[in-house]
Amino acid sequence: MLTITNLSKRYGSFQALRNISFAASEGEIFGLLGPNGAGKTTLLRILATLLDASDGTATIAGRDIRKDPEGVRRSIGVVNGGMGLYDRLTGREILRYFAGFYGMTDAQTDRRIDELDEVLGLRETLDRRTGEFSTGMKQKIVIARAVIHDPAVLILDEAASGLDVLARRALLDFVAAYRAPGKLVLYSTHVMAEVEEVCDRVAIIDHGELLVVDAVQGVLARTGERSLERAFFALLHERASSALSGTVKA
Ligand SMILES: Nc1ncnc2c1ncn2[C@@H]1O[C@H](COP(=O)(O)OP(=O)(O)OP(=O)(O)O)[C@@H](O)[C@H]1O
Repeated sequence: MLTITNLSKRYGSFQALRNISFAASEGEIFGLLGPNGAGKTTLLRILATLLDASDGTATIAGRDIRKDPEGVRRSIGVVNGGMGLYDRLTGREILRYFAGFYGMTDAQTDRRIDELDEVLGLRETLDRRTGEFSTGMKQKIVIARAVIHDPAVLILDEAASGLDVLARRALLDFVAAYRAPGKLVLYSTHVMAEVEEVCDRVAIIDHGELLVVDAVQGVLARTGERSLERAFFALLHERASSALSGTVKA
């Protein structure tokens, strides 16, 4: 469902990603974990075809990000923490507007809205202008907008940041419910508890390098730690120590 091959990104002389390779399968909720500045957003923006890679490539739902960016965009939905809603439009108008980009008619969109209402509880948002929404209501429309075309791959980048406990719960429940044959969720965060709760496997990146790809339990077993947070620190510490000894040796 997702294959990343030797992906690198340079911003000028700064190497933000170095030779990243891993794969994720349908039916998975796959976590992307790393400290601030690790390169998570850069990686997700490349996968979403919003940014060009410097080297390497990736395929999403069988489509190459370089050769078929349009096809990739039709196969993905992205929630990135930004809201970007038009204050004067109602929830339904926004969803119809975005569904139009995917060639969906209003009747098709309304059927999809009914499906999404079952899992997200959209009723109170549909006929009111988004300018009057609470943050939680806005978040529901942002999620519904991302999946209005029923994408195979859902990408979330720090999607829970700034949400209160109820809105965060609704998001995590939605993510868990998206786990299905033919679907993949890529969930990027630096909040360990979110990864522990919803992710099947996780890739940990630091300073643009991939440290490990494993099941959450596998990451704990590798490090001998009981919590993902402690395992995460152990892996970062190990990397920093080996980088330092490499410098000393050189
Ligand atoms: N347009 C840019 N030009 C130069 N450097 C950039 C640019 N965008 C990101 N970077 C740098 O690339 C590195 C990775 O940034 P990125 O936003 O991908 O990290 P992140 O893991 O998402 O971090 P955070 O958790 O803080 O959002 C950082 O050092 C950042 O300063």
